[in-house]
Amino acid sequence: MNTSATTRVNSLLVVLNPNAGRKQGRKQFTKIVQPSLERSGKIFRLFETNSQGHAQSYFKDNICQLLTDGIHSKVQGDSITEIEDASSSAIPASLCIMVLGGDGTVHEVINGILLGLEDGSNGSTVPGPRIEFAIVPTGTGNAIATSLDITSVQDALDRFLVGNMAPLGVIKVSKLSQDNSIRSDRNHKETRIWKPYIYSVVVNSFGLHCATVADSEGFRGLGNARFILATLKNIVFLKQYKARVDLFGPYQRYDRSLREMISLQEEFDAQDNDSSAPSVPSRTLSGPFTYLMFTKQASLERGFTPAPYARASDEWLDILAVQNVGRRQILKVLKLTTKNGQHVELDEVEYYKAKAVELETTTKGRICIDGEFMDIEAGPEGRVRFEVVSPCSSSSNACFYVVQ
Ligand SMILES: Nc1ncnc2c1ncn2[C@@H]1O[C@H](COP(=O)(O)OP(=O)(O)OP(=O)(O)O)[C@@H](O)[C@H]1O
Repeated sequence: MNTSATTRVNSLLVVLNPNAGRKQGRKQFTKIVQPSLERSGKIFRLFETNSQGHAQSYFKDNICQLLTDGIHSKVQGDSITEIEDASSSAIPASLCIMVLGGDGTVHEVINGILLGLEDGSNGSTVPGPRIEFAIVPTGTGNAIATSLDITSVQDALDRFLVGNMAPLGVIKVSKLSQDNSIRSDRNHKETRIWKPYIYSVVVNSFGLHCATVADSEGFRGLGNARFILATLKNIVFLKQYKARVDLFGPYQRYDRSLREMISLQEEFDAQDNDSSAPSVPSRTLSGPFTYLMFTKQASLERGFTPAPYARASDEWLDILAVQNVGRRQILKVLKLTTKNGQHVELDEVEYYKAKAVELETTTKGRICIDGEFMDIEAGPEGRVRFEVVSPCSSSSNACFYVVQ
C-alpha cells in the first residue's frame, strides 16, 4: 500500500468547527491558517460549522457538487453559487479538505461524504474519488493528529505544505439487517446479512472506556481533564461488561516474550474457513470485559497510547481487551497506557490485530463510536461487526488520504 504519495489535489476546502476543544479554532484560523495559506498562494474556500451534525449533513448533501465544482466557485451558507464547469457531468477525482477541529469533526465529515457518495453512486463498483485530509488539531483529544505525531496548528500547516500523504483507513460498523439477517447458501452454510450503520475513524469502545466518554460530556470545558475525572469515577464504580468478541480471518497477537505482533495466519489456515467471508471465528474472547476497544489510532490523546501498533494507513483493526480485572489492575493498565503504551507488557492485557471483529453482548449494551453512542440488543440479533474498509478498494466509495 502506498504510504508516501505526495499531494496532487488543487481544490481546498477548509472546514472550521469553532466549538471544538477550547473554542480557539476561529482565532487560530485568522491568526495562523489563513495567513499561511495566502502566503503560499493556496486558493481555498471556508465552511464553518454552526451546530452538531452540521458538517455531516453538509457533506452528505454537497459532496457530489463539491467534487464537480471548479476551484473558483464560492460557498455561501450551505449552497455553492458559482460553478465553474457546470457542464461537466463526470466527477473529478479529487478534493482536499483541511479540518480545523477535533476527531468528532473528522468523523462527521467522513460519514457525510460516504453517505453522500452512496446516494450518488447508483451501485457503481469503481473506486470512488480521492479525498485528502489535512487535520489541524483544534479539538480536545485530536487522536488522529496525535497518532500522526502532529504537535500543533503550525506543525499541521507545515506538513500540509510539504504534502506527504498516507492512506486513511476507515472502520465500517454494521448491524444485522432486520429482515432475513441470516441466509443459507447452496451448501447450507449460513451467512449473516450486514447493514452498514456508521463509519469510524478513531475508536469503538465497550465497557469502561465507553462509560468514561459518556460521563466526560458532563465535564466539557475542562479540556482533557474531563476524561481523567470521568475515568476515575468509572474506576471507583467499576463494572464488568458481559459480552463475547469474535475475531474473523487472519489475525495477529502481541507476544510479550518477543515484544512484537506475531501473525497467527497458520492457526487460521488450519480451520475450515472460506477466507473471503469466514463464518467461523478464528479467535473468541469470552469476557466479561473491563475495558475493550477496536481502533485505527495508536493514541487517543497526547500521552495516552492504548494501541501502540495501530496505523491509520494499514488494513488492520487493533483490538485492546482487558477481561474481568479489579480496580487496582485496571489502574495499573491505564497508568502504563500513558507510558508509551507499556501496558501491552502486562499479563492482564490482550492486544490483537484482525481484519474483522464482531461483538455480542449478554444483556442490552452500549458502544461508543468516535464519541457517538449506539445501543445494542442482547444476544445474536444485536451483534455488531467492525471491519476496515481498504482505501481505494472497489468496496470503498472514496479513497481517503491524510497529510502525515
Ligand atoms: N458551531 C457549533 N456549535 C456547537 N457544536 C458544534 C459546532 N460545530 C460543530 N459542533 C460539534 O462540536 C462537537 C465537538 O467537536 P470535535 O469532536 O471536533 O471537538 P472535541 O470534542 O473538542 O475534540 P476531540 O473529538 O478530538 O476530542 C462535535 O460533536 C460537533 O458536531
